[in-house]
Amino acid sequence: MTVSVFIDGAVGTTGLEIRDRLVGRADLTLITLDEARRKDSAARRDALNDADIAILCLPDDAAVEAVALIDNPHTRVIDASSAHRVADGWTYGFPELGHDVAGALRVSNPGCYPTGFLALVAPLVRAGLIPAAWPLTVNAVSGYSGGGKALIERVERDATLGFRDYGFSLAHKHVPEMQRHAGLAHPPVFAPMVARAFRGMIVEVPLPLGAMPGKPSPQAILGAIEVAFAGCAVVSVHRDRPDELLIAVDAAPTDRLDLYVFTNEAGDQARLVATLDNLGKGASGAAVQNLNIMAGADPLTGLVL
Ligand SMILES: NC(=O)C1=CN([C@@H]2O[C@H](COP(=O)(O)OP(=O)(O)OC[C@H]3O[C@@H](n4cnc5c(N)ncnc54)[C@H](OP(=O)(O)O)[C@@H]3O)[C@@H](O)[C@H]2O)C=CC1
Ligand SMILES: CC(=O)N[C@@H](CCC(=O)OP(=O)(O)O)C(=O)O
Repeated sequence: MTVSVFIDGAVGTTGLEIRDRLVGRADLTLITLDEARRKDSAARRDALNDADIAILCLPDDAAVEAVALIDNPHTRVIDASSAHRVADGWTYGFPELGHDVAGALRVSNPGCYPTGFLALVAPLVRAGLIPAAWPLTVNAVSGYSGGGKALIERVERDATLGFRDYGFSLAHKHVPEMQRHAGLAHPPVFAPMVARAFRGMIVEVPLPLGAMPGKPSPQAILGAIEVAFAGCAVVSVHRDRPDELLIAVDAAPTDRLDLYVFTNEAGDQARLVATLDNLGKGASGAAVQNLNIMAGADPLTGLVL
């Protein structure tokens, strides 16, 4: 018995990368719609209801519509969009942080920036090293594929566009899931940026350790993050401290999530840093990982580590 999978939005940036990882798998049967029918609601309704698991790689409004098209109790959903990440009845799809994806009917894939932020911050809030009411900031740089087809076309059309700083309304769609799933009392101040590189991401959370309640030590911070991800194949916590972290303009895809804790000599300041591929653990890799867990397959099948 194979598991039938329909990717709604299969020719978008995220959908294509998921499809590439699933093609050829003997344990899955892919349901596909041709170009003429891929946006046809009736055809999508049939495909969604025929699937054991539907993966939504759509803009938020189309993802909400897709869920409404499902009228049977068995089709399970992995939604890559940000439509359901703090919605009731949905499981947040970050298994390394203890979210129970295996038996879930509705799974919301974490956002790319929140993946790095939550990996760094959630274990520290849980360990009591960051108070829930502490005012956090998060600075991040993404590859331009993070903006989907529209941003890819814009960057590749405009050779003068070297770097993009944005999110100045302080209402980025990823802030609610960062706050909720880290267990914070206040939304973090989020400064997202885009580099002229196709894929890749660096997410950074500065911590003034010496000014925080209890003055947590760098060792305690690193130790809590290590404990949280012990035995996780996708997440690596590094003890080495490279002088720099780079995003290559033509980096190869990866589903890894790498975490670092940089501190000064006095141990009273830290920069927590996560590096990932926005299209890997930030989107497609996480979706495939969740699919594997939901389908009862080896969680690492098809992942690039
Ligand atoms: N890119 C990334 O790094 C990440 C993306 N995501 C999320 O994943 C989702 C997809 O993003 P991404 O792949 O980047 O976006 P893209 O714009 O690259 O792809 C979206 C796809 O959805 C299709 N589509 C739009 N409306 C409909 C509809 N009503 N019915 C069927 N198909 C439709 C589009 O069609 P057409 O080709 O005709 O435009 C396109 O192929 C988004 O919600 C995004 O926020 C999440 C994490 C990271
Ligand atoms: C570089 C860039 O534009 N990134 C997107 C977020 C990536 C994405 O599509 O996010 P979801 O995880 O929410 O689906 C943005 O800032 O809107």
